Amino acid sequence: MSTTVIKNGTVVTADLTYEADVLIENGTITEIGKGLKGDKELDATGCYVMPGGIDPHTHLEMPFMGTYSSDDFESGTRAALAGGTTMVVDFALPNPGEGLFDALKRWDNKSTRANCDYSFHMAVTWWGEQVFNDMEKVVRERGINTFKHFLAYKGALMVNDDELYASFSRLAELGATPMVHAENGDVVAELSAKLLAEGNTGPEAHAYSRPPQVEGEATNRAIMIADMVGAPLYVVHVSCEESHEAVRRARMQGKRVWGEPLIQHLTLDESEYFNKDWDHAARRVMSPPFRNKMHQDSLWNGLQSGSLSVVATDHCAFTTEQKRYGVGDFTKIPNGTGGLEDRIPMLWTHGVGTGRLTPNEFVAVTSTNIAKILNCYPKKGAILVGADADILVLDPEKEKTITAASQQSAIDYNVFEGQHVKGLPRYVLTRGQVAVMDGEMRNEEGHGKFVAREPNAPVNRALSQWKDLTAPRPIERTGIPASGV
Ligand SMILES: NC(=O)NCCC(=O)O
Ligand SMILES: [Zn+2]
Ligand SMILES: [Zn+2]
Repeated sequence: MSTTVIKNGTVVTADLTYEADVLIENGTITEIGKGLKGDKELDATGCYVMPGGIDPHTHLEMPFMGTYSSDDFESGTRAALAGGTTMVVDFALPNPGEGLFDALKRWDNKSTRANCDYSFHMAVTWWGEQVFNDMEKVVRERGINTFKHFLAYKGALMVNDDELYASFSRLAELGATPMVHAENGDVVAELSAKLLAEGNTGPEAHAYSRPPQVEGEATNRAIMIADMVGAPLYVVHVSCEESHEAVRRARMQGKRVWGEPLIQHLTLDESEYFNKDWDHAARRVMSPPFRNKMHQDSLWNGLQSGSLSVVATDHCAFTTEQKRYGVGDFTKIPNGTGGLEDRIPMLWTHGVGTGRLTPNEFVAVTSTNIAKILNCYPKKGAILVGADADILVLDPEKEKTITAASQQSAIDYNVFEGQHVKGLPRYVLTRGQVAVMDGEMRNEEGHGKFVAREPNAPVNRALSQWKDLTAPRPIERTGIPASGV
């Protein structure tokens, strides 16, 4: 078996920065130290050697709003690798009334073309005995320990509070972790109907229909329900102070809650929806919508202080033609934007490049924290002996301007078009295989493998121990008086 060594770089992990070479054999890291030799050498002089990015939130070839998102597992994972991301976690979505395993079969078929490793979250889109029963096998036999609930998309993916409570309770029993898309779908539906009736049909009305309050309310609600059943909670795409405040407060109270801002919400703002060009605005329609600078600052502050834990993309890419389904009615514009190829360079540029994040914090929020929360650390998210050799060699001096013309994604535009980024991959390795070399793609379709993730992660175990200890108990009494009846 031939070996590869990454030489002369600076290893950057979530907690350490040091000079060392990294030796790789058979897809895993076998040695870290000075003066290592291998059959093949990759020169990392002037570069940072870090765990490859993990994107915990993607929708590849997702059936949604009458169409399918246009990046599939092939183009989506190719885009991921081009930008330094070596693992994606996608959402398997059962149709109404469909069993969880039928949905998983479809996601298994789509993912055979993946260029990098991947895992699945399971979505809970309806509730019934079959879902209750399937959950146990999904967790114990399929290695899926995270289940997403949509509190938005009324009449489609949305679940109600009784379903949420039942599902969260079951997940707590199984040692799995609920996730939520937290927007109040009932209120969004009311506001959307009102806006349309008043003649607000353009893409900007999408943002008006989803004010920060709908997110804050739903985030609080999900946090309280998770707390009542003793489950941890992962809140996807936290976009505003109202939602962040709920997550922050919960964490200060000792609740096991994680918040995930997106690179789009960190770097793009609501002014995009006021653009006179309908296509420009519609291409940026996603839920939650982009917010103002105050909300952006809140998200950055959360990453700096630790009240927000990870940065994702929610990559769900629709072409301009697909976006035009919503001409004349903003509620029909497919919701979603791309970002897989741009998350790492954008976060490095706007985070590390401005002093908002240290390089170690950058690794934590793009990789290590995610692997820990999803319970695949240190196989993923680590530069350690025994870890998978999913590695990003980042050259802090390499720069480019983002353009749709040069991207891997299958769509015809890029929401970050024209952004200048500094800090790009020199090499990207997926389980030891070089997939990107100085901007040249060497990916292999089908190389990606499914990453199984065990239930009962340390946080789940600790929380259930605490909940058991503090559960209501009858008081043992002697000398109970006779009944007064
Ligand atoms: N975020 C979005 O607008 N589209 C993808 C589906 C979701 O995560 O809500
Ligand atoms: Zn969502
Ligand atoms: Zn999503």
